[in-house]
Amino acid sequence: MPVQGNTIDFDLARVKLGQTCSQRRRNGKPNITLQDTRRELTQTLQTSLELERVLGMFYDALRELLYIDGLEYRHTGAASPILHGHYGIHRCSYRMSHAGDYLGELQLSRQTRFDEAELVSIEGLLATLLFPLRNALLYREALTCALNDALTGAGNRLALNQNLERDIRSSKRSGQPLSLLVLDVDHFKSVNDNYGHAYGDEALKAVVDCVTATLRNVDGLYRLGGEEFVVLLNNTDADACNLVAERIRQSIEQLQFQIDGQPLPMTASLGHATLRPTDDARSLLDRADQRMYAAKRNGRNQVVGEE
Ligand SMILES: Nc1nc2c(ncn2[C@@H]2O[C@H](COP(=O)(O)OP(=O)(O)OP(=O)(O)O)[C@@H](O)[C@H]2O)c(=O)[nH]1
Repeated sequence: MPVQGNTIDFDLARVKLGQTCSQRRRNGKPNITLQDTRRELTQTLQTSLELERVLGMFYDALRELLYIDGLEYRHTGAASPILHGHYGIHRCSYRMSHAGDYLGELQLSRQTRFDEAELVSIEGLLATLLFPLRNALLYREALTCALNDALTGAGNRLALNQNLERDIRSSKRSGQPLSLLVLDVDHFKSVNDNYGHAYGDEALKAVVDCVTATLRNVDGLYRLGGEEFVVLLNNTDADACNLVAERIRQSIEQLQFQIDGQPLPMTASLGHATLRPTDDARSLLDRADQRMYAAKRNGRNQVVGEE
């Protein structure tokens, strides 16, 4: 697939404010110049900090100026690329950076080759994207830090509070079931005591990876603190929640976590509860928590749920 590769360092870009490159709109509307588009876009891009929205506005403006079929944005920190439009045969790509900071990779594509004048226009417009893109990336990073546990990457207590309140409202409105499970790693103190805190941290990360692998993308995993976690399961009744809890219990039991090549068996105790009409976040969490403690009392490595 033909790709015209470019690296754009915004400090060095060949962008000149007085550029006169003008293109005709594809749909027969009057001529629009690069300067017009830059002026409008500079204002429009300031209206959002959402990465996807910023890129969408940039894509729309670019399409006013040039024929483009699709825009794809990738960043090493994001799991999946952002796509506006669709892919074409010919692509031109930009690796973007500013003052040494990596800002991601942008690829534009269409069915015909890009000529030199068009590439200059694209670069001219890319300059307007610099600060909005950098701000959107910083905003995303700040949100991630505010809502995720730094050690394991699971959601933190603040994220759980926010999402649990939202999911309870939505479940009560829609009538769809909502279940929640509390998971506590068994005898975790002995991991720290026998192998040290650093290995304990690795063991916690391994548990989180293991639980994440058994969940659907829509399910949320949160760290309540220490070695205690919560899984929020939307559209899930008590029977389905019990199946999920049992699957998690088994996968932790089979984890085969190793310390210095030596296997370290791990297990967890789980309690779950399903939303009742009279429940609020506190009572739902408390019920699941009490059942988790019942699982501990019953001998650990087991699930206790609705009667
Ligand atoms: N490595 C590590 N340990 C932690 C972290 N947070 C809490 N802990 C440890 O987790 C252990 C929890 O111990 P306990 O609450 O006594 O429970 P337990 O040993 O898991 O025993 P049961 O829950 O009764 O099965 C303590 O030793 C805490 O120091 C952490 O972020 N990293």
